[in-house]
Amino acid sequence: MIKLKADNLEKRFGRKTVFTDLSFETGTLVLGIAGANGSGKSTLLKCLAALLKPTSGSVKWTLNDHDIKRTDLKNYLGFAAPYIQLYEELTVRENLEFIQNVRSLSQQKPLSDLLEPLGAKKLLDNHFGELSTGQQQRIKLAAAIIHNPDILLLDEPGSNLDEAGKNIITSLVAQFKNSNRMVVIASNQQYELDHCHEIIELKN
Ligand SMILES: Nc1ncnc2c1ncn2[C@@H]1O[C@H](COP(=O)(O)OP(=O)(O)OP(=O)(O)O)[C@@H](O)[C@H]1O
Repeated sequence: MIKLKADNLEKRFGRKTVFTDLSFETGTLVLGIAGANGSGKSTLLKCLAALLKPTSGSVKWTLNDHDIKRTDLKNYLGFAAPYIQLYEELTVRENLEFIQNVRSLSQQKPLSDLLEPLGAKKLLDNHFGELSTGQQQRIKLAAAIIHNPDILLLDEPGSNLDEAGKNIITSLVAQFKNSNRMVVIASNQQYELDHCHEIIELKN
């Protein structure tokens, strides 16, 4: 079971304080981070993913009561967000093979099996840069779950997705929940937050 504990988190950029005194502890399977534009949702997600260091305070992830070390977190966590980019000049296949190699995935799932449920199998040989925003988003989701993570962080997962794409997010969230893995969704869209069992609301 995955648990997350944030203790007195503060993040400042220069003189701007994004959040301060933020503490929560949860083992919920679908956690929401809500708040208006600029309230710090993406900043908090990046702190949870150890992509940003908090100014003070700490983030602790545990799996079955064992701490996950900051340096190991990338093996347990997948992250899909508008600001996480893939190589535009490479095909989808080349991008995903690159990630498989960097992650030293020994048992490589065929890429078509990974893309099929995301409705993106036919895009394998397209250059990433020539895809639409919604198609790119599906490939970014594939890249986030390629190593079968225990934790999935999603920043505004439904933006740019059509109805079929939104249904894919719904089934992905259900798949994680049903296998006792955790999803964290940052959004200001109610229909995305409807998936969540617990919500952390950030204030401007
Ligand atoms: N690298 C950075 N340097 C300086 N300020 C930053 C940086 N990243 C974020 N900020 C500021 O931190 C605040 C929170 O930004 P953040 O992107 O986390 O908000 P958000 O809630 O995700 O917004 P949105 O709903 O618009 O995506 C904003 O005022 C933003 O300008």
